[in-house]
Amino acid sequence: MDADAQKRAAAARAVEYVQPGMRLGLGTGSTAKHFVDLLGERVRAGLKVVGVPTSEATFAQAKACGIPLTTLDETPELDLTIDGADEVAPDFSMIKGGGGALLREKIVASASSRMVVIVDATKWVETLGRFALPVEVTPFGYGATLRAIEKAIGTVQSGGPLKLRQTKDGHPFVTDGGHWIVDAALGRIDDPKALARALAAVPGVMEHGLFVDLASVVIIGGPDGIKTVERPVSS
Ligand SMILES: O=C(CO)[C@H](O)[C@H](O)COP(=O)(O)O
Repeated sequence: MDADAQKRAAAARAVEYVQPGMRLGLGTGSTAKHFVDLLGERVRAGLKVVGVPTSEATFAQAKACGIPLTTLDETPELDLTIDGADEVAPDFSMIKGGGGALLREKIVASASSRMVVIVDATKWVETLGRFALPVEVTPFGYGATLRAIEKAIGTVQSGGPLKLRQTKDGHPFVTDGGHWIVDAALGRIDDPKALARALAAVPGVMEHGLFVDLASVVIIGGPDGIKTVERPVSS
């Protein structure tokens, strides 16, 4: 199985967590796209659910698939969110935001009773940080915010290059919320909770891609099949 087939297999397993009547958070990215696709098949076969998309891209896909949609204003509490991730560590801390949807993804996951994460085997890592950590910032005061992010990281661990995410034509990548993304190449993140706290305290940072204490189940699609890991009970 190639990586895409592994993602689809993980997404197919995640569909089994969906029960009739559920209010669902719908993730963003190539893995979540498989999930939305498969969920759409179930909906067209009669399954009754309602979904809150985490991005404009997922909104368009879910709508095209015929999945009934709502918002967190109409439906502030969700039963289950299914989303991908860029890295997941054994303590279930994660890096998200490779697709630039981290702010909406975190709001939607936080409004959900459960979050099921679907990944291919390359995303399951011993320590977070090989994937550059996305930090979403408001464009106003960008230079000052960048310095403050650097300092905040320095209070917790050694830093690394910070890079403004750009489109192919050299313009800043703009999120669905109208913000920019700084990718922090840290190499390793030994204390995700401490780093999350430090970054959240920086004015101008709208959200960061460290998701801690949110996922309850991780479904990993590997070359030899699917593995489901339940969140370890925290001490
Ligand atoms: O956080 C995300 C988007 O903001 C995605 O879930 C993450 O980037 C994984 O994407 P993919 O499934 O395409 O590998």
